[in-house]
Amino acid sequence: MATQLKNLSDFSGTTIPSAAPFSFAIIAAEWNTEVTLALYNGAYQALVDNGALPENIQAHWVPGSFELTAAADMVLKATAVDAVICLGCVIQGETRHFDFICDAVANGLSNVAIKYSKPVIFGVLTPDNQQQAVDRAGGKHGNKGIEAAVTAIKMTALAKTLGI
Ligand SMILES: Nc1c(NC[C@H](O)[C@H](O)[C@H](O)CO)[nH]c(=O)[nH]c1=O
Ligand SMILES: CC(=O)[C@@H](O)COP(=O)(O)O
Repeated sequence: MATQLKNLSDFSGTTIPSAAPFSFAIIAAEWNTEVTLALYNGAYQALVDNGALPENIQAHWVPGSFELTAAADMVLKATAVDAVICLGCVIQGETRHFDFICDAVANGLSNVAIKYSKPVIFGVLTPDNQQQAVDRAGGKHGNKGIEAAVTAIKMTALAKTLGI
């Protein structure tokens, strides 16, 4: 398994641009709040640890991961943020609802990023069970929120280099 015995949030030895010039929106889903709050805290702290100014980080909470796409579109339409970090946790249930949510969010966020030519980061856990979620929200496999924040910084730096 790709993540076996790996902390996917270990960026030691890598170069991360300063986030000081950039502005961010973090949008998190309320479903599985104990997980998504850990993702949010990881993302926020990773932004600040890499130089982002607290006043340049806005936060929004939506009911569920399915709403992340619409919220990202609203934020980019209404504000001038450089990047949007979307955080959620969709845990497999008894039906195919999981599949529809995950597919809709993954495809939807990609479309919003292309629509606005802005980084829209997919920081949504899609685990089979609660333990897999906890392991990726500050557990043995790291924190997907940290990974999402670092990705937002790197993609924003790319956009600025390209003059976007
Ligand atoms: N089961 C999970 C959901 N379901 C709710 C949807 O995201 C959405 O809010 C609803 O279908 C109304 O549009 N959301 C999660 O984020 N995680 C889940 O495990
Ligand atoms: C993953 C979900 O959408 C959650 O509502 C559980 O779904 P299910 O009704 O398939 O157990």
